[in-house]
Amino acid sequence: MSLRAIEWDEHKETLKLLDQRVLPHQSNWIECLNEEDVAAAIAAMVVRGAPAIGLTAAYGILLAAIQAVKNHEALWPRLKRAEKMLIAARPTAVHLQFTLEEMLKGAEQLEDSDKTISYLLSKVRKIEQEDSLSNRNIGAHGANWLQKRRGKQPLVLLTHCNTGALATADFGTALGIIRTLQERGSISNVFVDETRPYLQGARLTAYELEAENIPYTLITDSMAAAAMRLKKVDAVIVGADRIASNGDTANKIGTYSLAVLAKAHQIPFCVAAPLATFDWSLPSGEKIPIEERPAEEMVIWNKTPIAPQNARVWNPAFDVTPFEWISAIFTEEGVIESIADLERLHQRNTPSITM
Ligand SMILES: CSC[C@H]1O[C@H](OP(=O)(O)O)[C@H](O)[C@@H]1O
Repeated sequence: MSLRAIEWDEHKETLKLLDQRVLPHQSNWIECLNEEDVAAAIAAMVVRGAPAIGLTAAYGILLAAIQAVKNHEALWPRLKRAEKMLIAARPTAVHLQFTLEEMLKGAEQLEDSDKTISYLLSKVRKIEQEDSLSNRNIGAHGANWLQKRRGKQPLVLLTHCNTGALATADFGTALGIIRTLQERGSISNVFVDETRPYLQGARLTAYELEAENIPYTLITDSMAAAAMRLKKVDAVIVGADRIASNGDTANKIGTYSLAVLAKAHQIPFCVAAPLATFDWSLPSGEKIPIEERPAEEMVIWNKTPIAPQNARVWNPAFDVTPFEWISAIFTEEGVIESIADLERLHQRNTPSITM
């Protein structure tokens, strides 16, 4: 079982989150008592990673229901207020919206009772189990695709940000493929982009790979091109926060440049994402909301300013990679390599398996 960052305490009926802002050198857990605590933890990136914040928000709805029952409050209005608060915590990852919709589906008729609590808890558990299963299926489809194209030789991969157990219910998406290849003895090395400014790569991905003895080499984001040219990178593999219906993909800032670099070096650029990442309401990536984070997160490191105090800063947390730059999208139900695959997925909500 890989690392877990989200734990439900059944006795205290509280949510515990591993504070990812202080990993890898400190292992602090933060306890959430209500939906406000959960929204604040998501906004502050205590917990981060598209599927992980979706799951955490689902627990936020459960906590709101528990508080409503305890205080004999009207349940539905509290759940609707909680939904509004949680969806506003971070705008880009579509999982937040989908898990909240899932949690509130059918909840309007619920009376404020313990029965409601166990009903909502079973829903959260289902979201958690589905994410975990999806990640293992993504792992298999992605590993099969990469091995099919690169033969049985162990692979040299490059990844960006963190898409592992810390970003999901467990196991990970792009990192789930890396874990699957490791289980098959097919990883030679993983180049890990540090991923400025939040350093998800250096602090979180390196932490996960180190814990499981998966061979990796940490690089700065600006080294990715040289690594592709000089270090025989076989493929780039990243996660996703929101995918539009034409395949345009929003992911951590720096992803788009990796896609351009991969094309220039004739290296496959692959995205790993569960079906919950697809936002069919968007015809293309232009309309994906891109979160901008506080300037301090970019110009202050360890309480030390690394830029002039009045420096003007642009700090988008994500960028959008047009589908034309993407070789394959690995989902739990198969591989998407073309617009036709996307259209079939959209019609049937399951992609054509092109394995
Ligand atoms: C499993 S996908 C995780 C996805 O979320 C990350 O963003 P953040 O750390 O800001 O939540 C990054 O875009 C990853 O690809």
